[in-house]
Amino acid sequence: MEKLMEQFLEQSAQAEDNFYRMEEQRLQAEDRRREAEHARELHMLQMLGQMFASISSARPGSASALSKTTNPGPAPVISSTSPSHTRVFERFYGLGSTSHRGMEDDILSLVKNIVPPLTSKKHKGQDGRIGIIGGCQDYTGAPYFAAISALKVGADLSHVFCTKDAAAVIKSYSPELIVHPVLDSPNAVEEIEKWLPRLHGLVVGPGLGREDLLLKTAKEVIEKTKARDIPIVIDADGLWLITQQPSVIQGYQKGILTPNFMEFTRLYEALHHEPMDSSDYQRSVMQLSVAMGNLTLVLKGEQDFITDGSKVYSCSLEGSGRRCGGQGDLLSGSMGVLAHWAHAASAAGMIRSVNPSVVAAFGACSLTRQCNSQAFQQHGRSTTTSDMIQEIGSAFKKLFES
Ligand SMILES: NC(=O)C1=CN([C@@H]2O[C@H](COP(=O)(O)OP(=O)(O)OC[C@H]3O[C@@H](n4cnc5c(N)ncnc54)[C@H](OP(=O)(O)O)[C@@H]3O)[C@@H](O)[C@H]2O)[C@@H](O)CC1
Ligand SMILES: Nc1ncnc2c1ncn2[C@@H]1O[C@H](COP(=O)(O)OP(=O)(O)OP(=O)(O)O)[C@@H](O)[C@H]1O
Repeated sequence: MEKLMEQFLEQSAQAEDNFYRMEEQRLQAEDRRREAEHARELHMLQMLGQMFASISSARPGSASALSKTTNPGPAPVISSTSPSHTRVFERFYGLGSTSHRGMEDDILSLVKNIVPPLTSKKHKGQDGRIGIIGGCQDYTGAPYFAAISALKVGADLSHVFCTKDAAAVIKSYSPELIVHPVLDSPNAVEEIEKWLPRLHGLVVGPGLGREDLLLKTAKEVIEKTKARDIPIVIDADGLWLITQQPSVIQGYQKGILTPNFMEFTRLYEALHHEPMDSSDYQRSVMQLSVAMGNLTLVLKGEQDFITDGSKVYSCSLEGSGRRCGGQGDLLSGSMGVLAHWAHAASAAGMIRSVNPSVVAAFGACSLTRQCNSQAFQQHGRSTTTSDMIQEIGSAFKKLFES
């Protein structure tokens, strides 16, 4: 009787295993089917965009015609195959451009292009599953800000990979986040690697700290993520790691670095072995990007300078005078999602003449500044990053959906 019972339990465990395996296969097939469907939809939008673009290029006009003629329908595709469009972009986005307002408007219209439509045909996860590598005993706010911002921008799932002692604290801030207490475990890299096939974007650094062991794990995770061709945003202590070992990310075209002034100075001096020329930030940011293998860089400040080494774009949307800690985490979390959307749109041929990482970076900078401005209007001097996060929905709508 006991043996029969054992056999029965073994068989039912096996049947359960089979069921879950088949279910996993079914979900993966469904994922692939929906992704193909999504790519087809994007392709159709691209063809429509080309129709609109050719109508607008038939008219004598300015760069603004590129974005403004398309309002009634899908936004235009800016194609590198169209020399006149490329020339317009060269002129407006080139280093030393005088028409910043026009430039900002035009690149904002590219950001609008990459935002995936909200339709009832999608399932959970398709608009983005983002991972944050960060969160340790000292810093629990930073990874929370980055992860919740990713969700509020429109990712479907947001994972935080942090140390054991930070996990319960981060979970207690929000039931929306999936929190993995693995960053300081002996097999941290394997634990995180298990999730990589399911992630569309990775943000490394918010609240990571600077312990050697955690930085080593972050480095190995970056290597595994690059091998899977997933967009990576590196911020805060992730930049500390890059300053010590630039080759970890050098030349990775889906990588974006988001240094503040201090982080930028450290990185610049590590690569160029001389102090940077603080009278010309645009030149310095361009030089550093080239030295990093044309990696996309965002130098944050009164104006944000964004470059992939070919041109410098500046984002100077009005924010406020309030500089509370955590704004950079809102920026990097949002950028993780936008980078995924931009590279997906680029793969579908929807943006061609501007680097998708640059489009994503510009979108995230604009959004952060808009949130800062809106939160400041309500809270003034007492504005905090949590107040800014409350504004993400309406700021996003105002900038990218109107
Ligand atoms: N709630 C949380 O959990 C938060 C946690 N956070 C986490 O903290 C960790 C360490 O990050 P970090 O930014 O404090 O370190 P680091 O880059 O060494 O800066 C240190 C010094 O640099 C200077 N400095 C900074 N900016 C400058 C500028 N624009 N221009 C000029 N100088 C500038 C300034 O020097 P001071 O003015 O004090 O002389 C500053 O004291 C990291 O993991 C991050 O994610 C944050 O995200 C916030 C919310
Ligand atoms: N002087 C400024 N005026 C307007 N906006 C600014 C100014 N400085 C920074 N910002 C904006 O604030 C955001 C975060 O930049 P900041 O320099 O605060 O990053 P950080 O130091 O890395 O932040 P964190 O506190 O998260 O570590 C950027 O999007 C940038 O556009």
